Amino acid sequence: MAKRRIVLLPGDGIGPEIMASARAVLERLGEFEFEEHLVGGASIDRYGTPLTDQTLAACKRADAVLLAAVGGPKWDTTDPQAPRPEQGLLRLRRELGLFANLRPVRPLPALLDASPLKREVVEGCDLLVVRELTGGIYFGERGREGERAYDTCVYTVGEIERIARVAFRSARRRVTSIDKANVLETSRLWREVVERVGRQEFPHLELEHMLVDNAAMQLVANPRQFDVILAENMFGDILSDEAAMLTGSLGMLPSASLGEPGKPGLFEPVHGSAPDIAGQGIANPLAMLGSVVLMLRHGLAMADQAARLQSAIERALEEGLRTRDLGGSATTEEATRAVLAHL
Ligand SMILES: NC(=O)C1=CN([C@@H]2O[C@H](COP(=O)(O)OP(=O)(O)OC[C@H]3O[C@@H](n4cnc5c(N)ncnc54)[C@H](O)[C@@H]3O)[C@@H](O)[C@H]2O)C=CC1
Ligand SMILES: CC(C)CC(=O)C(=O)O
Ligand SMILES: [Mg+2]
Repeated sequence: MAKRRIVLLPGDGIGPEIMASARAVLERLGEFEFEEHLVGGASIDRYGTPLTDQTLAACKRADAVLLAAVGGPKWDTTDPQAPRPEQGLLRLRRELGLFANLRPVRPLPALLDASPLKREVVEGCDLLVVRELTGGIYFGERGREGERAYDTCVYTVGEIERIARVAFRSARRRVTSIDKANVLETSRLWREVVERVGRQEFPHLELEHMLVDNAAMQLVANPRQFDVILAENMFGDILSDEAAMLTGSLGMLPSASLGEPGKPGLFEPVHGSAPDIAGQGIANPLAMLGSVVLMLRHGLAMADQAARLQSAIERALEEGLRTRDLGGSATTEEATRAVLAHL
């Protein structure tokens, strides 16, 4: 079989540190063809833009794309004309048609005491956030007019239908659809469409609607009630960082961003570039390695290698591996070696 072609986008901050970890485990797991490109702030510094057309074309040709994180204070600006690292990521998601962002939240037995929540609250929790990724307020028209600034949130029926189907197909028993339908018109359309898709196409599954402010509270009070959480772009972004703490740290949560079948997926940790710890070699690489697991399973159809890596991560944690965010002192390199030791 031809070698799978993976585009690696390390990005900024801790990105290159955790990407080195991902590359080391991939090199142990099989033979891949890697192509590495700049994205985000690193690409702005070199090319003046956060995503070049060449990098985008390489991603479109790839079997899968692995991204670490972009952004950082160096590129923070209030100038609306200046290029921003995050624009590169948003354009990549849009151009690859990656409308479905899957964020599994499954606290591992070894880490039940690492969460700030009580063990009895997180134990047995196994939920999936299905976040719409190419619509909503992150992609609407925005601008400034004198003393005013605006961001617009737009959703179409088609966008809601396709992400709702992803959520229902992923559910074992229940979909909890998140919105703010007591205030927002986009949320009322969201609720109406999700309700119809659920009733007509998935009548065997339970569907529940929950307002986003209540959902934020329920996630820490009783997270076991959730199976699949379906949310639009911004609500899903915010709720999934909160949900990460069920697993012990934001540094644990992986994600898969998927589009139409046959097109390359983008696999990326949920967290950002963590500028506060960048360059210190102490970032937790496990969200990145978890994203490699998702890439092997969903992007490259390499289920055996995915299972081997997941099991190596779990065994390393059972043997006591803890980076600083998990209350330990292991460095990124030590964490990588601990996982490699079980591969
Ligand atoms: N997908 C992406 O590329 C994302 C990029 N960002 C960008 O990242 C930059 C920093 O954003 P923040 O709000 O600080 O969010 P962040 O997710 O980078 O960091 C939040 C907190 O979590 C910690 N953290 C995150 N990942 C960690 C890891 N692997 N190991 C240990 N600790 C970890 C950080 O040290 C920090 O204290 C911004 O420029 C933001 O726009 C933010 C989120 C996602
Ligand atoms: C550019 C942002 C939307 C990145 C982010 O926070 C995310 O996707 O979780
Ligand atoms: Mg986020």
